[in-house]
Amino acid sequence: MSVQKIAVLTSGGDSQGMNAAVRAVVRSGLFYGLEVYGIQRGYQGLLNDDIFSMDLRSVGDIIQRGGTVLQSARCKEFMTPEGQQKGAEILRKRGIDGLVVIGGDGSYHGANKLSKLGINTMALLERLITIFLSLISRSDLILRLVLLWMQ
Ligand SMILES: Nc1ncnc2c1ncn2[C@@H]1O[C@H](COP(=O)(O)OP(=O)(O)OP(=O)(O)O)[C@@H](O)[C@H]1O
Ligand SMILES: O=P(O)(O)OC[C@H]1O[C@](O)(CO)[C@@H](O)[C@@H]1O
Repeated sequence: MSVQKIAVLTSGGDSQGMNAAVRAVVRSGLFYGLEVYGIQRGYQGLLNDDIFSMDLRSVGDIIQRGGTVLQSARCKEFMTPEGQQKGAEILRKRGIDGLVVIGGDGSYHGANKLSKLGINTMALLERLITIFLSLISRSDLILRLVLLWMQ
């Protein structure tokens, strides 16, 4: 059965690019006809069932802002097998069949644990987002230099 409801969370230390990633996940998900949910404060929010429906406007005007509109957290309880089981059950109870995790290595390991419990997960790593953004800003710099040279 294909994925119909997805959720997105940001986890660990907040970083530049997280809002852009959240926006991309929400808008792409909606474009492909999925129901999209946001989870506040990372795995802690998941365990608190702090989950809400997101639409196109939920991520409007955030791409230029630092931090993360979903807020981030570190969660000790989620490090335990019981915590991971609880997280998987909350997602299942809500019928959420895909989870996108935006964070660093630790968050990726957490996503892996959920995946072993049968939840489809995708982890977007901060480091890759940062590299991607730095490539964009460098190409922007090159474009500016070319424009300057043409004048
Ligand atoms: N091995 C693990 N198993 C399950 N969950 C984990 C594991 N490692 C980390 N997590 C979960 O992910 C959260 C964030 O991890 P961590 O604090 O290592 O940040 P990170 O994702 O590596 O980001 P940063 O780069 O900002 O440190 C932890 O608080 C915990 O809830
Ligand atoms: O929702 P997005 O794609 O971030 O765009 C937000 C921008 O679009 C507008 O709503 C209309 O151009 C601006 O006021 C705002 O800065």
